[in-house]
Amino acid sequence: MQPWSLVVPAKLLSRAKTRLAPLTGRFGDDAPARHRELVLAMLADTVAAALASPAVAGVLVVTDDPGVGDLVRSLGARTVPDTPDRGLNAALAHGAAAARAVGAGAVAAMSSDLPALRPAELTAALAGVPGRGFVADAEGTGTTLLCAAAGGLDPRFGPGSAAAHAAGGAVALAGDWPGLRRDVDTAADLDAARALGVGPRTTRLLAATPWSPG
Ligand SMILES: Nc1nc2c(ncn2[C@@H]2O[C@H](COP(=O)(O)OP(=O)(O)OP(=O)(O)O)[C@@H](O)[C@H]2O)c(=O)[nH]1
Ligand SMILES: C=C(OP(=O)(O)O)C(=O)O
Repeated sequence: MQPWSLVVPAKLLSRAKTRLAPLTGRFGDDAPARHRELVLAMLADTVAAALASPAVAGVLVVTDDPGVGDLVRSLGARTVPDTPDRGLNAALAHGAAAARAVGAGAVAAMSSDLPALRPAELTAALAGVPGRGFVADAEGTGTTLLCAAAGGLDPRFGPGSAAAHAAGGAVALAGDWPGLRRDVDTAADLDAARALGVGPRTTRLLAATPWSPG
């Protein structure tokens, strides 16, 4: 199987994952710190699971956040600066170009919020990419992984991105990959990820903190 370079986006933590605010906001003055810890733990489990896949040659995180950068580099990922204020798809295209500039052939963009990701799921998904492919999220409307074995990535993330990626010629990849499809945007998503089993950093954080809503 050809080695894949994975591009993972992570915006400034102070602006990231605002849909988790109903959960983290319950911590009052500690809310910003709790929010940051949760986003970082999920990102770390996602990046560590990706790096553990034998199909993955490297992970490149597109970020301007120093805390994110320190964490993912400690796990073995590389980082490149963001393209500020140009949005997610510009950041991903920038990351893909940076990966190709250092020799990457096959490039994929993956969500940063997949704490239940299993390395074997990613290995299986990447093995089946016909040219350009994508993995739809658990709801079927979004995208958690967009892959280009060669050529441009053409990222179209955002609301309705599964249909947008299909319209752009990427093939929907079929497989039983619940962790790969379970992105966490809300407290309910976090519960669903917990039911699948999250990685060690998210597990430790959830055990140490009363995160459950209500
Ligand atoms: N580098 C980079 N990452 C981004 C950018 N916009 C979104 N992301 C990341 O892309 C991932 C998916 O984005 P969303 O799920 O929409 O995340 P979000 O904007 O943090 O979440 P909400 O505020 O809840 O909408 C998250 O990891 C974000 O940090 C951007 O402009 N640059
Ligand atoms: C950006 C996307 O999703 P979310 O905002 O749910 O992470 C997407 O699915 O393209």
